[in-house]
Amino acid sequence: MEAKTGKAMAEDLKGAALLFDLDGTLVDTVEDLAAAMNHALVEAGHASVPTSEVRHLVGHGARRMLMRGYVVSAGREAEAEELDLAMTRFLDHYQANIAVHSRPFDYAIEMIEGFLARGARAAICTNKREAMARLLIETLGVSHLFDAIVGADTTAAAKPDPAPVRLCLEKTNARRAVFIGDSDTDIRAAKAADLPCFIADFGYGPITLAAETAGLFSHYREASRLIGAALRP
Ligand SMILES: O=C(O)COP(=O)(O)O
Ligand SMILES: [Mg+2]
Repeated sequence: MEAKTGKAMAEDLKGAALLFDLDGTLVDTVEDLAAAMNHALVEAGHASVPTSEVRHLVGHGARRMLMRGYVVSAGREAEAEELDLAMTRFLDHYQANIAVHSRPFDYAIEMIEGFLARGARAAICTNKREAMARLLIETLGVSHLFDAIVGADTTAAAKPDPAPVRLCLEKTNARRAVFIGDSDTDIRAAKAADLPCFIADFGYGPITLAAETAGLFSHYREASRLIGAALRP
């Protein structure tokens, strides 16, 4: 059998796309999220919440995170005006300190570069606001890897609705795709869009729907094998 030419190898994943959740999946953001949330809570006269607890509050957007953080910190729900003020303080602080500690998880970028070199495309599908997601990805210097960055406010509904997932599929011209996430929200959104979902078990969770995924992984080297097999034509 003839050896494959470089070009044939380079294009074996043409038409395939990798759609990534952001917080807890592609980038370990919890320390910077916790710092911004605690800035807002402390400014309002409340106690800060430990990072180990904040990680369980991520995944449904900043407003939900602050709402839940307020209950943990103040022992009661925030009034609407308190929440609005906390949200403004959170966003100001987060915007100015978005990647102090946040870094991509080990081997995630190398894996994406490898798949892109074979003709695949990548996109981000997050419940962060689009502007925050863009700022984070640009600050980390990896925006050239992604054909689309879709946030909670990009489409009419956020994950677990399939609309943001479908928009990513459109923007990447995908004929086949996989979703990579870290929570039930991702599993639901992927399922609603008919995509296989791989889950990072080191993310922020919660994962109660593991049985409905295509597989869990503990490191991106392992993810690379799983995703490569799933995307093969
Ligand atoms: O809750 C958020 O702000 C975003 O979370 P996600 O990137 O995991 O969707
Ligand atoms: Mg996540």
